[in-house]
Amino acid sequence: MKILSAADIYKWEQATLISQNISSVELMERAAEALFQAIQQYVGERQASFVILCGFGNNGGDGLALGRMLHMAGHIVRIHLLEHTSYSAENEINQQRLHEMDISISSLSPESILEFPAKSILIDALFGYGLARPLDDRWKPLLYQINTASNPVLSIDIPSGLFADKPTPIEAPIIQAHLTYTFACAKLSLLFPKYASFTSNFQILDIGLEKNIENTLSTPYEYLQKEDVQLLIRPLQKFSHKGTFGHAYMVGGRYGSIGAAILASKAALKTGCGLITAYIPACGYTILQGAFPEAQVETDPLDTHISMFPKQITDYDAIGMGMGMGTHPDTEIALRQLFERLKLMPSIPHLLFDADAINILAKNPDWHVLIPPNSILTPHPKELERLIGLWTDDFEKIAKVRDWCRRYQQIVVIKGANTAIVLPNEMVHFNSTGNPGMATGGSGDVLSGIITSLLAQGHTPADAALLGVYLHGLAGDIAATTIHERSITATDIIAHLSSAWQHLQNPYL
Ligand SMILES: NC(=O)C1=CN([C@@H]2O[C@H](COP(=O)(O)OP(=O)(O)OC[C@H]3O[C@@H](n4cnc5c(N)ncnc54)[C@H](O)[C@@H]3O)[C@@H](O)[C@H]2O)[C@H](O)CC1
Ligand SMILES: [K+]
Repeated sequence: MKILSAADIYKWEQATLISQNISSVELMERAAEALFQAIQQYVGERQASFVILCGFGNNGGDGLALGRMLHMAGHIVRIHLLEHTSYSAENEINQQRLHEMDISISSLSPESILEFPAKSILIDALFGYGLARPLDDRWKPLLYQINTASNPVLSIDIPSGLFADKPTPIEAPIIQAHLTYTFACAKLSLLFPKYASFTSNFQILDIGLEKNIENTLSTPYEYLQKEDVQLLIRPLQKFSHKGTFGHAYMVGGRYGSIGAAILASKAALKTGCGLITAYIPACGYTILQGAFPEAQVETDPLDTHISMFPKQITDYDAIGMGMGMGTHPDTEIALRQLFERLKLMPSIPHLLFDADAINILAKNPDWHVLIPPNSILTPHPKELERLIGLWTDDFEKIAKVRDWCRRYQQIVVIKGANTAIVLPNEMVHFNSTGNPGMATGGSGDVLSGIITSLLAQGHTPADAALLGVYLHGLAGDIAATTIHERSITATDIIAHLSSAWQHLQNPYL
């Protein structure tokens, strides 16, 4: 699914009005209907009480129409409308509809002192994507009351005060929503860690905007969902043998962190490659063989860390390296020598660089040109910062990574909530699976194993990165259905990879 700017959503909306021959009030009614259905699901069967805070534009119009529907469904509804000199036409029509039904509207101003009945749900319909500039300090008292109330806050389209597609200063007043119902497509700011406290969760509501028109709007940003990754899966062949599914080579571990190599290797095999060979320092031999009998193991001549890469490293289908590897100068030199060797070869295995492999690359910017094109790097934010330097906000971070990926023709997977996969063509795919419970030691090693496995199975690097990130998050989400998020471990993610494959391949789930 595309992630569009506010300007493009507006264009999409306007073109839909023409192509479907409907009025903007009818579209607003559709949006309110979608909201109403979603909120009915949120509250379940019970009668609930709502306080709806409406602005003077169309976001406020959505709130007014929603209030009417909730009232008609038997809920207790209090509607507050910002006093203003002029309202949007659709907003006025919905005020009129409420008057006709004798549903009262209280006035609201930034100075209002509000009382929220206990257990009522607050609906934030103050500002949507029409926000033209950050809200000024005058709005602080009103937003403070909403943000500090113990009531749940549901935002319509976007938490009021937040720009959809450009940086918002976080010192400006912004609604802290528990859940945002956003129309038609995901918005960039709903995906960025910097705004997580305003947007912890969101749901996309389909309001029937015309698909053909969406196809004409171009954007470098995509929201990666099930239907997108399903297209990337390769069917299993009946006459397969273990060689068919590729041989992954997992390079990592040092004295004290052999577990990272075990996790990555197990995850690789559970993702479906036919064979894995782990290359680790000698101290890990017994540990790895004992913990994971399905793995083949090769060891470095040194006991404690990796000091060389064997000649046969290039014989494998894919290499994943860096997990728990350390940044010993011997390892650093070995990596440099590997790059020199790869340069001379006509064809080489696909490569993934994680953790300490990235740290070594970050320390040596002049090696970036030596990284074989189309390799995958999977940094967490700190590793990314070492690789590309500091950024002031998430928008700049994405811009810098896009630039880096184009320049060096690499794929960067920025790990975190809504992991972003940035491709050499500068497309950015934000993942929709995963949960905070996955921020746990070893989770990244598992991701490296999954992606390397997909590379070994013959997926293109871009497909392997997209499918791998989605599968990893999905396995974590399925794990979270039976294991509390606080208790999820990397091993649990591996244990649920099989269910993730099942889920992904089942059209009815
Ligand atoms: N996506 C869709 O297809 C649909 C969206 N709908 C809803 O419409 C809003 C966008 O409505 P719009 O009228 O363009 O803007 P807002 O309601 O967000 O408010 C604009 C209003 O506020 C003024 N303003 C802007 N910034 C400030 C500021 N810093 N301080 C004070 N006032 C400000 C501005 O001048 C306008 O007057 C979208 O989010 C959806 O909720 C449709 O209902 C259905 C289809
Ligand atoms: K809003």
